[in-house]
Amino acid sequence: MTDLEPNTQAIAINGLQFAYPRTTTSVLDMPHWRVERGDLVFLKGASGAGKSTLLNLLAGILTALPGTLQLLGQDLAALSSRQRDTFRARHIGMVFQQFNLIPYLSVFDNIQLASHFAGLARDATVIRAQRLFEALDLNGALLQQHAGQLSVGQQQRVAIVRALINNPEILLVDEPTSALDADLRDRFIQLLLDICRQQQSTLIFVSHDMQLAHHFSQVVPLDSINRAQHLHHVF
Ligand SMILES: Nc1ncnc2c1ncn2[C@@H]1O[C@H](COP(=O)(O)OP(=O)(O)OP(=O)(O)O)[C@@H](O)[C@H]1O
Repeated sequence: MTDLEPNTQAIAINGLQFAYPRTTTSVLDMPHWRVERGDLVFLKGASGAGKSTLLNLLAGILTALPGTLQLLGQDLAALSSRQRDTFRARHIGMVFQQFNLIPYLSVFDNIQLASHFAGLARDATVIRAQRLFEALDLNGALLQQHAGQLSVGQQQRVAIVRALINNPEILLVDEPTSALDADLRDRFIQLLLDICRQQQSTLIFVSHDMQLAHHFSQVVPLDSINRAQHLHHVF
């Protein structure tokens, strides 16, 4: 893996197409999409439009052909799967719908798993975790509890801490707020956006809930960057 160029876009997609194995229709057909570093993007689309698929491509969990997908100037397809894992650990934070915390490990151990893969020392992890806990209104005592004992709202914020522990340039969030009531949801989004601004992280926040869109400076309908959906609507 070569060193990253500093002045590249966060995301640059050209001519990207993706269909799931053993299917004939493309879920994504994206001629061109650019996201600048530090952009805070609300990506909206109906259920089944391909939002999670796009996040999985951006995270390097799925790979697409033809086309190119560059993150921070790095073409993901040019990396081996092990190099993609390393790239993801160092540069990308992810919060998926199920949070994916390991229930029988403590909250701190869940967070440390992520920092370990990126080579962050334990002491630095403790300090960063405490800062992020404060920023997200989380009680530090939770660090020693089993992740399985947390409320849904707490799990969501811990998943965010885990995603941010390595100070990733890009944070991918898949609609984590549906389980929360409206006040908590708004507060959560505001805290999340504050942290991203402070860390100068690029945020791709995926949802079909338009009530959240006003928090973001950029709202991108998936239909506007994905031709596959246009075809879908026409026929
Ligand atoms: N593993 C898979 N194999 C085949 N088709 C799939 C697979 N996963 C998703 N799809 C299909 O790809 C399309 C896009 O799915 P995706 O999960 O990306 O949509 P989404 O916009 O995230 O939906 P939602 O808002 O409901 O989570 C859907 O038609 C879905 O049925």
